[in-house]
Amino acid sequence: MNVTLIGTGYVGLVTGACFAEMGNTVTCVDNDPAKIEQLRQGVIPIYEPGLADLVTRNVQQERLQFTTLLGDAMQSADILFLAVGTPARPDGSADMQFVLAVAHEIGRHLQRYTVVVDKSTVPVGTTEQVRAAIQEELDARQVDVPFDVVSNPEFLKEGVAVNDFMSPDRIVIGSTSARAKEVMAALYAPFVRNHPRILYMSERDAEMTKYAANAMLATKISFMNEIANLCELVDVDVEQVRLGIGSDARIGFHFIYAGAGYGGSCFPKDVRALMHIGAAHDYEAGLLRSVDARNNAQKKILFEKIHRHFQGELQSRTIAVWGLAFKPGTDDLREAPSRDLIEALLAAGACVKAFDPEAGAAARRAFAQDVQDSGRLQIVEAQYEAAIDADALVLVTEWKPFRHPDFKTLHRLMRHHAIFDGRNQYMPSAVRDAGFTYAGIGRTAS
Ligand SMILES: NC(=O)c1ccc[n+]([C@@H]2O[C@H](COP(=O)([O-])OP(=O)(O)OC[C@H]3O[C@@H](n4cnc5c(N)ncnc54)[C@H](O)[C@@H]3O)[C@@H](O)[C@H]2O)c1
Ligand SMILES: O=c1ccn([C@@H]2O[C@H](COP(=O)(O)OP(=O)(O)O[C@H]3O[C@H](CO)[C@@H](O)[C@H](O)[C@H]3O)[C@@H](O)[C@H]2O)c(=O)[nH]1
Repeated sequence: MNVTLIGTGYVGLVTGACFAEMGNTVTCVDNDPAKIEQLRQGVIPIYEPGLADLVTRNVQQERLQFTTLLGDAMQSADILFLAVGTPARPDGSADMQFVLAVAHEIGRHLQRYTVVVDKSTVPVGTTEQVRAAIQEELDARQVDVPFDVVSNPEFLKEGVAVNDFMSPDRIVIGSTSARAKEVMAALYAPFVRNHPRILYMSERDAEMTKYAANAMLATKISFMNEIANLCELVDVDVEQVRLGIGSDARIGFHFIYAGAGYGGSCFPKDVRALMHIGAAHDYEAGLLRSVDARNNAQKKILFEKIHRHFQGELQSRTIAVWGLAFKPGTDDLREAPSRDLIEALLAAGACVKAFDPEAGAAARRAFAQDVQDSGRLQIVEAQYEAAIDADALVLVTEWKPFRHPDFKTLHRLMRHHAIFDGRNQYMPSAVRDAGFTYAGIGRTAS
């Protein structure tokens, strides 16, 4: 099939590369000419394990190409996927301007029957708005071209996106059109050969399913963070509690890791978008508001622990930070807890030396130039370099090389010996035996 992806970001590029790998002819479109030029030169703009090889191979085999020209790409497309951003507006609602701009552009170029698929995460009713926007342009052109609009939300996780896309738990297809469902079933057939995992539902059901999935996962995390904070008050280790409750099949082990809060481009924005949908219908989504509030407070917890440890005196302190990306396996810093921590440390007068295996360059772009010029934030090139002369080490993102550090080397390099473990990766007793003070999230005091 000829597939066109509109929006070549985390979702669009992974989706395009995976469809190409299954033998389809794929064109990825983006209105950012610099991004398209990079991709044409073989430079992958994001770090996502396995993606570079997949893109290179499919480009070489002429199944994958890149362009800024949607009209040209649409000439041969059987299916068009919208994978543009739906960022939060200041009031928390999802900003639909990119989705609707693309819908109008599609309407201006549509020539023959095409299935238009929304893969972006969007409020309930967007599929109908996309259909109306395309029809408006067709009416303006005074042409009658048949098309269908389908909701097909994406559930991949960054850091394991290729694997998630290739082996999905389920594929949600929101459509009432038999013709569109047939096209979608054929496209996804190679991904569900071993057992049927396509769920058909209405467009609106599909749109809500995506928000509900993210809100449920975010709720599990905020719940566990709440329990962790209660554990600390009564000298209980949340890691034992996690094992104890996770082994109940009704609860399960996934997404119950307490930590420094959830980040990324999805959970924070999607929880707020769902709250906003409630507000627009005079419904106060109090549970979701608490999930969001707990997460905002949780992102401050590491700073509060460090501040307390140094009795409020951070001006002469250097803090080493391991991990900048919002999770391991990505260079994405959107809503990353590291940013809240570093901003608070710098505001309190501390110096920060940070290291991330993949997000260093993105972090240099993310932190304002004056912050970097101040010399109080250094983003260093090596894991142990961050610890030299540091007063404390903070683990924010649990990349594998951080999980089993050489505590002896750390002890030798650091001038004061405190470890703050924002992802509960270390055995408190092992860290203490190595001569450090230890503070995790929801761990016992001794
Ligand atoms: N990142 C994830 O892990 C993930 C997973 C599932 C769903 N989603 C959802 O998928 C959507 C895309 O997310 P993302 O993280 O890939 O976003 P992104 O910001 O990485 O990429 C969006 C791309 O769209 C391009 N774009 C914007 N307007 C355009 C236009 N008019 N024509 C062509 N290109 C245009 C931008 O230049 C950008 O490259 C969002 O709705 C998000 O909530 C994201
Ligand atoms: O037990 C846990 C699990 C995750 N996290 C944090 O939660 C955030 C999000 O992690 P994850 O869900 O693994 O990554 P995302 O790429 O944001 O993926 C989520 O958001 C995507 C975009 O909508 C969805 O497609 C995915 O299904 C959904 O998991 C990260 O900051 C993690 O550190 C925790 O704190 N505790």
